[in-house]
Amino acid sequence: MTEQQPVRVQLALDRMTIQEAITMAKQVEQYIDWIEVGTSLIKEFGIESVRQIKQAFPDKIIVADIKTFDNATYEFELCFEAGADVATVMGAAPDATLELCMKAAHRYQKQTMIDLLSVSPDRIYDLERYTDAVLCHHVSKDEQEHNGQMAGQSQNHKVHSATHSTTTIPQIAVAGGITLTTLPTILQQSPSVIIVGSAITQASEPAQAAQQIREQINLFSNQPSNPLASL
Ligand SMILES: O=C(CO)[C@H](O)[C@H](O)COP(=O)(O)O
Repeated sequence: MTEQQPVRVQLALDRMTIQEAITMAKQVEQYIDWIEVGTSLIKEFGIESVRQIKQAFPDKIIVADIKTFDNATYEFELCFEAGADVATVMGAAPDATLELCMKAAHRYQKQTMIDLLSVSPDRIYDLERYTDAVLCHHVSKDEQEHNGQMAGQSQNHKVHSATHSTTTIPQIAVAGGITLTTLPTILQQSPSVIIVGSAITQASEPAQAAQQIREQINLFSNQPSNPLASL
């Protein structure tokens, strides 16, 4: 019998100052597991944003959403030296970049998250060889705002993971406009990490929004219909 892994909630902090990010995370700290230093924070305030947020939350897993496309060793070492536990690389990056990210993460005993934005199903299948990584199915801000897309509409990862002959497949994260309404569909796809930004950070009561998300995940995890509950 395999023990069911809990679904983790990753709070994405974007388009705010470092201090606002820390204040926001403090409000919802008890309902979340991982804290993402969003790409916008890293672009606006540099790697200092990762350092300060790790200092404020030494016991949380800190994800540096640096979205590396090149200079893998330099960028990943920068993140890990600043205190990140996970750093992100784009799945569309050259294989050399992916390999160097995985090596850097291994050296630091940290983890790589591979962002699957604009990555074909065949490439996703190919990337599933990185069994130590987290594969992040991501609907971008622009696809949300311009096309009305949202996370959970595609089941690509489920189909492809199921075709692997090995049972060792990477953990799955899902991101992109996730709300309390879309959460049940996403949970059916058995993710390990649910990444939520705006639904919490833009809510009038962020703590309440985070609590509701956590409660819905807990409820789902305890349901007999959850495919993982009976394992
Ligand atoms: O990576 C990101 C943006 O590039 C965000 O982490 C992701 O989109 C989650 O935020 P939201 O729930 O607001 O979409």
